[in-house]
Amino acid sequence: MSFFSKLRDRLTRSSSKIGEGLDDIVAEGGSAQDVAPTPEPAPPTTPVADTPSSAPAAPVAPAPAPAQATTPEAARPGMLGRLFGRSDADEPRRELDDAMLEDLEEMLIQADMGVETSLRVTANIAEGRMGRRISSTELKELLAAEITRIMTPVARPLPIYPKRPQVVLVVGVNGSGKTTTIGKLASQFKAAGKNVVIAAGDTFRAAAVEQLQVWGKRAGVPVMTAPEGSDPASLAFDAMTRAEAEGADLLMIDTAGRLQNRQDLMEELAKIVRVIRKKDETAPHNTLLVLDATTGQNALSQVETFQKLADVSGLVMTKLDGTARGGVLVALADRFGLPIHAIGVGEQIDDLDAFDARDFARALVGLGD
Ligand SMILES: Nc1nc2c(ncn2[C@@H]2O[C@H](COP(=O)(O)OP(=O)(O)OP(=O)(O)O)[C@@H](O)[C@H]2O)c(=O)[nH]1
Repeated sequence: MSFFSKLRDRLTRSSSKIGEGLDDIVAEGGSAQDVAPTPEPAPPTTPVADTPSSAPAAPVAPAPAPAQATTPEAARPGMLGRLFGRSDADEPRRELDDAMLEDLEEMLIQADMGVETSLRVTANIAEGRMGRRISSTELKELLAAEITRIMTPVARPLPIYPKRPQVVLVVGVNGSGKTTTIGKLASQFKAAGKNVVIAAGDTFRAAAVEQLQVWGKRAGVPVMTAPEGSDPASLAFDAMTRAEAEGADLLMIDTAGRLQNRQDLMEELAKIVRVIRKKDETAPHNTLLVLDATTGQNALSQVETFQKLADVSGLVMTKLDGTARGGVLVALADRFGLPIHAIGVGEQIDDLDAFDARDFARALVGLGD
């Protein structure tokens, strides 16, 4: 199953909220089509910006050749073709007016897209289209194009640098999915031929260490641990020594996520960084913040908090399956512009993949590929 199919199948709670929300908005003030639709003007923005963003030199997807971006854009029917060549001619339409825009804004805010982003997206959809009669399919296409435009610049797989070992510090609150994400990434990198070492840096939580060991065993990746309650920075130093000695490509360091005591956590993270810099002053090369999609708007404040605690370089969002709050990823992209390296849609190894803006946007509004 391609990751897009999986994403579409598992993002259903978010996509029904948005997709059905759009259907309802059009149905509310709509009537069956009695006039030919007014031809659509060229959309204000390019729906899919396939041009490379400001991605680092040689990023690679964390998964070995994920089945993404396999359809060349040129091979897809254009928006006009999709809009008017298909059955949406029979769909109810509603005139795009202020009341409809208000409904749209409200629905997007409720879908966790955030107030500012929702207002901007709605304004862009309205631009040049006031007074037109719009079908639900058309509205979904327009919204997907807007979301794709916002998310394309941040859709950047974890960059792989020639530096060995590349040190990836993984931060996030307890339960956000750090351990699982490290396990999945380590498995995928290992399968792609990379030599990976994991350091179980949350030394205060035996369960987290055990879980990492399970993932390590599954992936055939060594997991370095330290006695419960011992200094995570000392473990990080030992892990760095081992990764260097073994010529590892990647060292992934799990960290604690106790936000209850921010000062302690900040000092703990700072000490880990200080210690690994004794070995390599350019480390860590990535600081991944793992966010749980089910927390909705709270994810925004977690980014702010962790930006103060650590030098966050990119995001991974987990648990997009089973939440109606997937829209928060759009708000995150719009507000912070941090790279989104991967998304998680389940608990298995292959339930994490590189983030694709167009796939996500279409799945989120309930459209097919
Ligand atoms: N449904 C779903 N569950 C996930 C996903 N990612 C992680 N989980 C689950 O979320 C729970 C918490 O994940 P962990 O990886 O243990 O989170 P953590 O941040 O390491 O948390 P601590 O171990 O408490 O520090 C586990 O039961 C995971 O299986 C996902 O994408 N989808």
